[in-house]
Formats: sequence, structure tokens, C-alpha cells
Amino acid sequence: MSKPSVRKLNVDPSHLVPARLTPPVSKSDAQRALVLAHLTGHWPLAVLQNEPEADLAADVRVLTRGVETLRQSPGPIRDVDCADGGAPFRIFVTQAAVTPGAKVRITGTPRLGERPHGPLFDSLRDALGPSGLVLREGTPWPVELHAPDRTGEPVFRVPGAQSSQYASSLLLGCAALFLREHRPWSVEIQGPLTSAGYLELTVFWLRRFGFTVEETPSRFTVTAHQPSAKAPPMPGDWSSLGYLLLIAWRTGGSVERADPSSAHPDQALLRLIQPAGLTPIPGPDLTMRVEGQARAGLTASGKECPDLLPTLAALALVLPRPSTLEDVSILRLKESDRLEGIRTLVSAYGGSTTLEGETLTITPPAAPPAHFEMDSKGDHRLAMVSATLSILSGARLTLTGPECVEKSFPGFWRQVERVGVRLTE
Ligand SMILES: O=C(O)C1=C[C@@H](OP(=O)(O)O)[C@@H](O)[C@H](O)C1
Ligand SMILES: C=C(OP(=O)(O)O)C(=O)O
Repeated sequence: MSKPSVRKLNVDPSHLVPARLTPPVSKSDAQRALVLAHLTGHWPLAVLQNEPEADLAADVRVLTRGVETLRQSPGPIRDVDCADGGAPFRIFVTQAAVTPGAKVRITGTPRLGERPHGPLFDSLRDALGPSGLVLREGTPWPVELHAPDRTGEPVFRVPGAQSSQYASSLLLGCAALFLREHRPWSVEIQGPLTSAGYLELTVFWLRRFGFTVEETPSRFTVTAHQPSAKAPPMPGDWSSLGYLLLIAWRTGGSVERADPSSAHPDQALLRLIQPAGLTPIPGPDLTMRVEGQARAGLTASGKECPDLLPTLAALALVLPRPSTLEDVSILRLKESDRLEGIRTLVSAYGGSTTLEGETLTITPPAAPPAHFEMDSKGDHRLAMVSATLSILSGARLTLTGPECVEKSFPGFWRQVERVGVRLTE
């Protein structure tokens, strides 16, 4: 279990140079591909094995270890540490529940324990409890799960308002059950669905691995599977490209692995920055630059691309007009309360916010500060957007808790050094 970090990093952006920047592979894509590779005979996933281990997001390593555990089932009860990984934990729980004979004891950080998992657990209990699923929750850890050997009605029902990860996890469970039972399995979404693009990303990966998925707005059914010869390639991470493209804009450099065929919701960045005056320019071999002068504010929604909102908040602070972030309460359920985190960052930088219902308005300061301080509170995105803001504005940053970037982008600080940023402890 992690303790709050007291490590401080000084970020000095006063000697910037242009550079070619590289994101890691996308953790959201990789997690889906890992599970599907396991289910369809493509384990281990060669495209991930080609990545330097040190560059793989901690969340990807967590789910890899989890899947390896399931591949040893049935057997004795096994311990799995999900650390701070929301998607890895939620995806793993369902995969464990649909692996006959699997017995696991799961732990994670206190923050992961307090994030909402009840709707997923209830859905698993409703569908598989009558068949013998055991799913016991500690306070909050450990979560202990014993998988049943049989199943009942082939449908999972789950609410979609708090997280799309429940439905994604269950749909990956449907793929496992389809392969085992040769009958269609469905996920039925009750009420509105947040982060719908991430469920579409799951459908995209299922199809890439040869599954047929029939969909209506509220029901997703796995109905067939055609084995494929080769596991598909892995795109660069559009969440990480968000920071890097803004840094490239400021420093006159470029990014690699900006793959437009990726189905990641955070590719929305390319559209969302344009009203502010920034134009993405694709180059050869999936490279990209950004040109333009900041001329207006921007608007974005937490329902479309929740993980981009902190990044766009950093950009909003160097735009000449106020910006609005909509549907923001979902941000309270992430690795930290990111709505509070964004407000803290804006105020640390001298700007101001107003929150009316689901809409956060960010007004930049009249003049940028020479220096600001921020505590990541263990949240990787808050650490990386603080550094991005320092580079965009030229203001020096003192950041508490820089090491949490490991979760999604372990090489982040090396990339930042490439543009001439000086990092000191
Ligand atoms: O499915 C996924 O890989 C993710 C879905 C989103 O979460 P919610 O659906 O909980 O908003 C996103 O914020 C998270 O970083 C990754
Ligand atoms: C919210 C995030 O991830 P997760 O929910 O998988 O912990 C994130 O990476 O921003």
C-alpha cells in the first residue's frame, strides 16, 4: 500500500529547445488487448514484449500479473495487488469470476479501495451468484473471489453513470464466456452511460481480435468469434499525447506515435484545441506538430474524454479568454478528486474557477506567476499537467509527489528533459 509522497521535484522550464517526443503505448488499449490475447491464444502479447519493460505503464504490468495468475488456475488461492489501477482491478475481477476454479485475494491502494466498485460487484453477484460465485469485500481490502464452475442466464446488467469500466469489464467477460459456452452473452446498461468512448474502445478491440459484437445503445452482445492469425499492433497513448502535443506546440517540436486509427477517446484533443487557435499538423510516420496562436477559450466535456480535462485545464490557463469544462463530477471518482485537483492547480497558478452544477469555468490570471507549487496527491495526471503548465507558461514549478507518473507514463520525466527542462530534487 502506498504512502503519500513527500518527494519534491523542481521543474525549471527556462531553457526550452524543440525535440521529438514519444508517448508510451496506450494503457487502455493494452489492457483490453492483454485480456483478449489471453482468451484467444495470443499469450504472451508480443507487441508488449517488444516495449522496454521500464516504459510500460504500471497499470499494464498490474493486469499482466493478474492474467498470469488466472492462467495458473485452478489452484490455491492467489494474491493479486492491483495497486492504484481502476481499470486493471475492474477488468481483472470479472476475468477472475469467469475463470472456472479461480480463487483470488485482491488488494490495492486505499484510494482504489474507496473508488466505487459496488455496481460491478452487484452485477457479477446477480449473474453468477446463483451459480456459486463467492465475492467478499474487506474494508476495503482484500476483495476475495472464488469463481463458479457453471453459469446461468447469459446477461450482465449494470448501471453506466459512474464508470464505463464496469460495462467494459463485463463485456470482456462475455468474450470469455462465449468462447467457453458457445452461446451469446450480453451486457445490458441501465440508465445513462458515461465515458461511452471507452466502451466503444472495448468493442473495437473485441472486433480486432475476431469477435462479433452486436450493439444497441443499451445492450452489447458477443455472438461469434473468428480466430485471427496475429495479435494487432498497439497504438501510442492519446492521453499521454495530450501533454506531449501541448509541449511540442510551446517548444516547436513534434511527437511520434500519433496514430489517427486509434479508437482512444482522448484523440478528441485534436478537435478540442482548435477553437482555442491551435492546429494539429500530421507529418510522416505518425508524427505530428501543433501550430497557431492562442486566441480564445475552449470547451470540453467529462462525459466524452474525462482524462483530458486536467490537460485542457492546464492549456486553459495560458489562453487569453475563459474556458468551460462540462460534466465534471465524474472527475471526483478518479485516482484523486480531480475536480478539486484542477481547482487547486488553477488557484496555485493565480487563476480562478467557478463551479455551477456540472460546469467549471476557468479564468486565467492577468499575468502568469514566476513560480507555483502543486501536490500531485499521488495522481499521475495532476503531476503531468502541472509540469505541462510549467512548460506552457515558463513558470517554475515545485511539485510534491512526482513518481506517480509510473501509473500511465513512466518515461514522462525523461521526455520533459528532452525539451531542455531542468529537473532538480
Ligand atoms: O476503460 C478505461 O480504460 C478507462 C475509462 C475511463 O474511466 P470511466 O469509465 O470510469 O470514466 C477513464 O477515465 C480511465 O482512465 C480509463
Ligand atoms: C482514471 C484513470 O485510470 P483508472 O480509472 O484505470 O485508474 C486514469 O488513468 O486517468
